[in-house]
Amino acid sequence: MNTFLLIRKLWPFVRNYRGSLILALLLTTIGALLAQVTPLVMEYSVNTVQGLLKRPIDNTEVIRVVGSLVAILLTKELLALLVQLGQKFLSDRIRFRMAADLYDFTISRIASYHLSFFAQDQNQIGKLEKRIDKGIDSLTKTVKNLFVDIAPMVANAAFALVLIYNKNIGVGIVATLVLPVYAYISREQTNRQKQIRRNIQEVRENKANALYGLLESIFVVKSFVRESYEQRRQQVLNLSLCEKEIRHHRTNYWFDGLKSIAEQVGIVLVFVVTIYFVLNRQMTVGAILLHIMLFNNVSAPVRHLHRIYDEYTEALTYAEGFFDMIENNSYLHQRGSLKPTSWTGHFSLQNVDFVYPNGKQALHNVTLDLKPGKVTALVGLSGAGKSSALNLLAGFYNPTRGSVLLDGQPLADYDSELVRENVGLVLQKNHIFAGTIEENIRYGRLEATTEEVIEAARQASLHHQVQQLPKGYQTEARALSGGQQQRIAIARLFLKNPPVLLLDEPTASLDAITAEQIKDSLDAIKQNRTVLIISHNISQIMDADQIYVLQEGEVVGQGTHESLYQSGGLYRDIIDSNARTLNISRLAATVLG
Ligand SMILES: Nc1ncnc2c1ncn2[C@@H]1O[C@H](COP(=O)(O)OP(=O)(O)OP(=O)(O)O)[C@@H](O)[C@H]1O
Repeated sequence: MNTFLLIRKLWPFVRNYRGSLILALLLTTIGALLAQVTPLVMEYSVNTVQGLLKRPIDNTEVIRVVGSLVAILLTKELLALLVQLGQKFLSDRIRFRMAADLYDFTISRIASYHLSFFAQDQNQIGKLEKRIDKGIDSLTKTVKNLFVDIAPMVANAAFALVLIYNKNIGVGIVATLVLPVYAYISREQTNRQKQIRRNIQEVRENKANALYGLLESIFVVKSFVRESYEQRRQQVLNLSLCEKEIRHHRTNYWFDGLKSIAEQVGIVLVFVVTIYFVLNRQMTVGAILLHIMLFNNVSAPVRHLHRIYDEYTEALTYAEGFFDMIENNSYLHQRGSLKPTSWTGHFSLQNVDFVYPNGKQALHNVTLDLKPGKVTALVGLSGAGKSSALNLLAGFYNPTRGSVLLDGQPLADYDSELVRENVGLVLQKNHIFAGTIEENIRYGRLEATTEEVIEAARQASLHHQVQQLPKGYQTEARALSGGQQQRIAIARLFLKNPPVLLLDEPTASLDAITAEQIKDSLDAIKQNRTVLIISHNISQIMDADQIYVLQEGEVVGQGTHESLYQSGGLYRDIIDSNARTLNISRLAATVLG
């Protein structure tokens, strides 16, 4: 990424703060002019004191001269302080407000991306978090550097140089000669650091991701007593980052040393040339002080310029990844224009192949129909592709080949939000947010009343247990058992009350009695809705209006429970195996007597 592109990309975020920027630039000019007052006053002081020394001391004149010099210096310092404060307030305002704007924009973009974006290796949660964090931080720093910091420095250096040239062209040329040397060293420094920086960024992202992974899996780590194994894995990343940071800093120290030498050479040259002119009586003694102080006004900003350039090149490195992330239109849900006021809810997959981003083909030429108002079941062994088919029907992924249709039109032609609003999902792993039970259930319909939340919990056979909790619905939802969390997800679905239900193992991790209660509630809600159910529980499969049998990503059977059983094959094997696992004959003897 180059500077022009970066400014173009940042401009929409900077534009809102144009007023503050203009004010900052105005203060900059005033600040740069004020910075030249001290050297001029010093020159005047030395020359005046020299003049006074040549005459008998007149106390009144001394007090008048010293008093007015002190007054000028104090007033200048006071004004400079006010200008600096103004610049700092403005720069903070621009920086933090812009960071908030960038953050808002990033969240709205990322949240709208297709699931396939998050399935990419480089977009694992920890890595994304680091990229967002570092990206926003370095970009806002850049804006501050570009628009707020650089300007005062350049202005200060420019005014100081103009003054030096005005006093004496020879001294001016000497002072200017140091600048290209300085710029060359800074450029070399940055070029050498570029690759190290990229590596550091990559290792930082990996480290953040690894830490995230460790904390997320701490229960498994502890149960397998893998603390030291995990510690070693973290250590490797940590050491690698550490080494790179040390190398980065060491290189910086060398270059900083070189620049310091260049600066000192500059001071000595200015000093020698000025002394030459003073001895030739072409300048007053005060000029020595004036030139050295003015040269300091030139070199000090240039010294900082490197820090800014350094931060700027770091920002360019992060900006690339950051803008790639937030401008990735290929992952945006294509919001189709179809917004029917009513639909029959006839979903289907037509000759669908589906390959995950990592290259794993989960579905081969799958054709299936979810008949409106009917219950369709998907059966198959673990890994057969059932959840993948559901993900395609929910529009979370796009098929690699073939089409997903709703009422005969490609699903992609519909307004995706409208589709998702009308589809209810209960997945194998239901996410429970940090928050209370009430908040988690209300997620199904944000405007629901407390009574409606309680009614949904009742339908999901959860209300009774919540009542027993000391804090009731205000209990932290993540503190509940797996089965209770599953019922929160089901209560959410009841609250949402959508016409299409996609259920992936809705009663997994529930005890038999609760599973039966939920099944009854689901049976009630299933009436006149389009339902797809995936389950290893045969009681939930047998009642389906139609059943599809999936094997290694292919449909190998279709029909009702009876017809599929009669035709044998995988379905029959699954049912027989279920019956044996349940020890049906003994169960029947015990239950039926
Ligand atoms: N996010 C993913 N990335 C890559 N491959 C995946 C992903 N999710 C699933 N797969 C693979 O796709 C295949 C089908 O998986 P899927 O989850 O659809 O099976 P399933 O029939 O639902 O299994 P189960 O009954 O165990 O839930 C499997 O081989 C699985 O490893």
